[in-house]
Amino acid sequence: MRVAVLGAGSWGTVFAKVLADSGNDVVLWARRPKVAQAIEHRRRNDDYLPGVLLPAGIEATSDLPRALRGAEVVFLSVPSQSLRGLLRDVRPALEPTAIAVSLMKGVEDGTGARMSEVIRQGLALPDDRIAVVSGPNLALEIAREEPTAAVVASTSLDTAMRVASACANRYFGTFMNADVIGTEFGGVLKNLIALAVGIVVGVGYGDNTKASILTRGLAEMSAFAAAFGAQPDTLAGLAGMGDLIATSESPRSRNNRAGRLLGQGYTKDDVLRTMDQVAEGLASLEPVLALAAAKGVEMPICTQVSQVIAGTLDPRDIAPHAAADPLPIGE
Ligand SMILES: NC(=O)c1ccc[n+]([C@@H]2O[C@H](COP(=O)([O-])OP(=O)(O)OC[C@H]3O[C@@H](n4cnc5c(N)ncnc54)[C@H](O)[C@@H]3O)[C@@H](O)[C@H]2O)c1
Ligand SMILES: O=P(O)(O)OC[C@H](O)CO
Repeated sequence: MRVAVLGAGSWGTVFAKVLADSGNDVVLWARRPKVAQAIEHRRRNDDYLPGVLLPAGIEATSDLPRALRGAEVVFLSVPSQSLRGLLRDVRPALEPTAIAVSLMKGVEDGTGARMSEVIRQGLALPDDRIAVVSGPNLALEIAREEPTAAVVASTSLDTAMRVASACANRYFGTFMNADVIGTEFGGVLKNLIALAVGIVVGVGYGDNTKASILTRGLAEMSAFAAAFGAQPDTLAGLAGMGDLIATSESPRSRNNRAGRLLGQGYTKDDVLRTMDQVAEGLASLEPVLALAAAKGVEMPICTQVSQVIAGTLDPRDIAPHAAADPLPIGE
């Protein structure tokens, strides 16, 4: 099948490899021509994936209409805050029956929209032509073909099956569900809890604190997602607990690293200056808290992360319960 991946950062590039290794005819679109040339001619994307040799046969281009020509499935992998702008250019060149798939894990600042919602609006597509992929998927480990699993969600199980089949191979196992809301929110919320885990590690606290934040964080993720219509089971799966463990435990995670720096006393601006890749949690935190407030959902851990970033809470005081309310509550 002819497929396009838009966005040649770490995940877009590795996902293009996954798709090529699954037998597809893959074109990868990079915003910068020099990145496209390095991928096409040297099979490398050194800025994002040093030391990784990509499979022969991935076509790379910075010409968006060329990338979209003939593509039956289009995978989107840019920072969440850039998606809406990119879709304006995608829409006129999209094939009339193409399926669009989000690989992203953020919500849009200002609207709180999930990426599948931004795609539905930006491309005027029906829900049955939209899917999302999520799970414990650290790009560099997948580039090394270390086995992992992901979940593909769409309201149409036919679409989920088509997308999941297109990206399944020996090292990348795909599962399916129809819970787009839970699958997307799992990917968004685990980044926020990974920031909190990073903060306590940065402070120097040990495994009890980490485990308490992880466990209560998962409860917080599940309550939030359920309030927006997700199936609670989804948050116990790959896109919830699975990704929470991977992101919170991995020194390779950008969100975890951002959290560790915050825990060591650096400001958000300091952290952003050190990062040359996106840490989605930093942009999604306030929109998620606004969504939670609108639904009356309490998010004590995410609220404390926001307070650490605002400088109103000492990172050493972050706790798995609301700092202002130490009274016992039901688990
Ligand atoms: N890296 C991972 O391990 C991983 C795994 C799963 C999901 N994701 C998600 O995938 C998404 C992309 O992450 P990434 O890791 O590839 O980020 P990245 O920072 O490595 O790369 C982002 C890419 O988008 C490009 N870009 C930035 N603004 C753009 C714009 N306005 N228009 C077009 N392109 C633009 C950048 O040039 C870069 O190539 C994020 O939502 C992330 O949470 C990442
Ligand atoms: O590096 P992070 O923190 O963006 O995490 C990457 C993936 O989402 C892990 O599944």
